[in-house]
Amino acid sequence: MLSFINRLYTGFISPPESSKVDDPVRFGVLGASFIAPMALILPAKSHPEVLVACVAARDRAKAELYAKKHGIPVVHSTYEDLINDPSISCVYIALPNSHHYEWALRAIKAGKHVLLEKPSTSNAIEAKRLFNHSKMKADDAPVLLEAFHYRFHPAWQKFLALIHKDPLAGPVKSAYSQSYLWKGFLSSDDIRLKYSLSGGCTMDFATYNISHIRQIFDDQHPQVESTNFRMVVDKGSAAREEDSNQIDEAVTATYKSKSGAQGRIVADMKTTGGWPLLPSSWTRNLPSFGWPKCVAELDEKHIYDEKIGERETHTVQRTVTMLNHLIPQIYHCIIVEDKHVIRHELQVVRSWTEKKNVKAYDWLDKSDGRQGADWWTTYRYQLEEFVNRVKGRNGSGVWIDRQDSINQMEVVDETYRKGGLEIRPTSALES
Ligand SMILES: NC(=O)C1=CN([C@@H]2O[C@H](COP(=O)(O)OP(=O)(O)OC[C@H]3O[C@@H](n4cnc5c(N)ncnc54)[C@H](OP(=O)(O)O)[C@@H]3O)[C@@H](O)[C@H]2O)C=CC1
Ligand SMILES: O=C1OC[C@@H](O)[C@H](O)[C@H]1O
Repeated sequence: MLSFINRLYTGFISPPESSKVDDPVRFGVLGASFIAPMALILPAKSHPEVLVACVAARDRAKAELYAKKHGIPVVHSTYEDLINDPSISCVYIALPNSHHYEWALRAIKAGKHVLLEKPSTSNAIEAKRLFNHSKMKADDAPVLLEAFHYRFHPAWQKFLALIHKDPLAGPVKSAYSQSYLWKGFLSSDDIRLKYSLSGGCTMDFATYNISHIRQIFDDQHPQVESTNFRMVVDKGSAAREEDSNQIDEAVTATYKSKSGAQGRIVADMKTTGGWPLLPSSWTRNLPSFGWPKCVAELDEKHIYDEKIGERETHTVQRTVTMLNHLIPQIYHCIIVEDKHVIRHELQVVRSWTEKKNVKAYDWLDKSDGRQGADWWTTYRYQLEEFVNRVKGRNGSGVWIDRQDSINQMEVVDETYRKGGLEIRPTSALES
């Protein structure tokens, strides 16, 4: 309990402020967004090589208030002014999804490195234009990272290693991923509920689930088998017809990997019902909570066992479940269940199950340039790797490359198409 409180307090409220090196990486923040304090401003405080130098919002007065609140020294009147500020080398973009492509492209053209919120763009057309831009292929190409923060946390990497790099792990048979946001979390005029801003649950929450399935499968481009949406029904003041026709507030979809593994995602931005102990008729309209959860079920694997007889076999069938991959620094749990079977020819002679709970708040092995602490948030781990790339260092080796982000958007688009919805609108800005 004490370590939980310590991780929560140190990571999210009061990280130790480090003194800065002489030439820190200077960031500009586009938009006075909700997520920037958690995703960049707070993590920067404990990073000796990072300074959040300026912010711009559409309304200067708003930017000034934001800057004051978060201790950002300089305010720019426009986004354009910020990306042209010669004193910064990096831009953090947490704008509506519809604006990601345009501002990332402008920033890259202005010679800046870009930390770009997920999903990287509105669709795969934009993703290809952005990530395959000639500037991105130059020798001195800027760093451009889609901010899938959770991927940088040791817990997610441990989960993947237990599936893909463990002597007891067989081939992946099925993958499941769920994300639930409780009803009431989003207001009716939230950017996620607007088609013109490239909103929708598949773009927002489910983009995580799609990326989970792709990694559990170790298949960049699984096939979408089916998609079912629950569409927005409670139109708010700002809702337009296209929003109710095109905005999914929840999605379930199934996928198949090249090797034949089955995948399923469930994501809901307005979760209700399912309260324990109470009749469902009482709670079906009440907000409810569900852990972010991923499950990988693996096929049986034959393992070497010196203790068994010549005509006997020893197999293991593993299932790995991860709870809370989204905010693992507060608490997470990786449950590994190994079902062992010894057979004499085809006859089962012995079987047993071994279960263990694994945690990874920090890297176990820091010998190869990995940095961390148990209170580091996913965003802090992500910032570490972003800066490592800017400085030309390898760091932990965890990274999301350009093709990965393009493939991710292709699977998002195909998930929409399979369910009969439009892909999100493409920007008129040519590359
Ligand atoms: N990594 C993570 O954990 C999370 C990532 N995200 C991602 O970050 C991005 C921003 O999300 P979030 O911070 O929740 O959103 P907010 O609505 O809080 O912020 C979006 C910002 O976009 C700017 N903006 C520019 N044009 C528009 C417009 N036409 N309508 C509305 N806003 C506009 C606003 O900036 P201004 O201040 O200039 O008015 C606003 O501050 C999204 O892409 C989302 O997917 C979101 C939450 C968590
Ligand atoms: O982490 C998140 O949680 C809430 C979502 O709506 C948001 O966009 C996402 O990144």
